[in-house]
Amino acid sequence: MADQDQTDTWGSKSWAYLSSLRQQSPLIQCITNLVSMDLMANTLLAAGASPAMIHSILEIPDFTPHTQAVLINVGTLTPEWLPAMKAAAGVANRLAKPWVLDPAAVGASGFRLKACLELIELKPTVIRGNGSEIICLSMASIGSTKGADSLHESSDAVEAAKSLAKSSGAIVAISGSVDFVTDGQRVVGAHNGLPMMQKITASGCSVTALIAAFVAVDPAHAFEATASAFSVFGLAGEIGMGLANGPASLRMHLIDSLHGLDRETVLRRVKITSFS
Ligand SMILES: Nc1ncnc2c1ncn2[C@@H]1O[C@H](COP(=O)(O)OP(=O)(O)OP(=O)(O)O)[C@@H](O)[C@H]1O
Ligand SMILES: Cc1ncsc1CCO
Ligand SMILES: [Mg+2]
Repeated sequence: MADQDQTDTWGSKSWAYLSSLRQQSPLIQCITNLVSMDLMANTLLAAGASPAMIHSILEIPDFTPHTQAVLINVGTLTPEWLPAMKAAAGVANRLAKPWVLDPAAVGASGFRLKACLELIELKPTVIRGNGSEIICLSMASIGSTKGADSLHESSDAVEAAKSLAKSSGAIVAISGSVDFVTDGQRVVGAHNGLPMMQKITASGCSVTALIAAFVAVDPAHAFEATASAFSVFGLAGEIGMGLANGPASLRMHLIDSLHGLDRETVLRRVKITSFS
């Protein structure tokens, strides 16, 4: 019964976030990798947000102040892009706007790890990675990774996530079979989603952008917004899979399902539980 009550509460919260997002249509600046741009922009649009994939350092002083949140993803990082990422994070901080870091493939090289550690110094509101990425960041060492995909279960990374949350001050979010969210003390897990979502490249990048959009509508409650975004995205995948034949059609049906999600389905099917 307690579990059911908790699920009901999270269902209502998740619906409140999704409907606020649809009403407010926050502008989300995405400085993201070249693989993810299309799926990420379409995910944000389907959810009700307004995406802008604007990354030139020359445009940040004019544009970033008009956004409601910034998403930074290092998946195809080059030295030319890093100053723009730092500038956008700096503007977000100065104007008290939330910004979210996706440390995609952080374990691939020393360059990428150093860049992510420098970005974390700029106080992201949320850091979202897969299990391997969160473990790499928490240990500040490269290697325990297989490119952009995870070698670890999300549950293997919960202690690393708690420690990273405490040292950085960010909410830390781990995607996987259960998506965990922690502020260093509390831990919740979002159970929606399905394994086939790992076969859509940039599905993780896209859920990070959705987290940025949910946090944009309630920056004071980034923990709750992050867990809700995970569940809503996973639920869209579950519904989409009912119509799909494999990863390519799931990609399409996930976006359609996110666009069509209704209150009754969110209240009934969002599943988020406490692990702390
Ligand atoms: N085993 C699983 N069962 C259910 N859902 C999963 C599973 N693994 C991943 N997911 C879901 O798939 C999505 C992407 O998560 P994943 O951990 O694959 O991200 P990622 O490795 O950062 O992906 P990418 O780098 O391609 O963007 C998330 O919404 C997550 O909840
Ligand atoms: C495949 C891939 N390589 C660098 S970024 C990216 C997208 C998923 O993170
Ligand atoms: Mg990723």
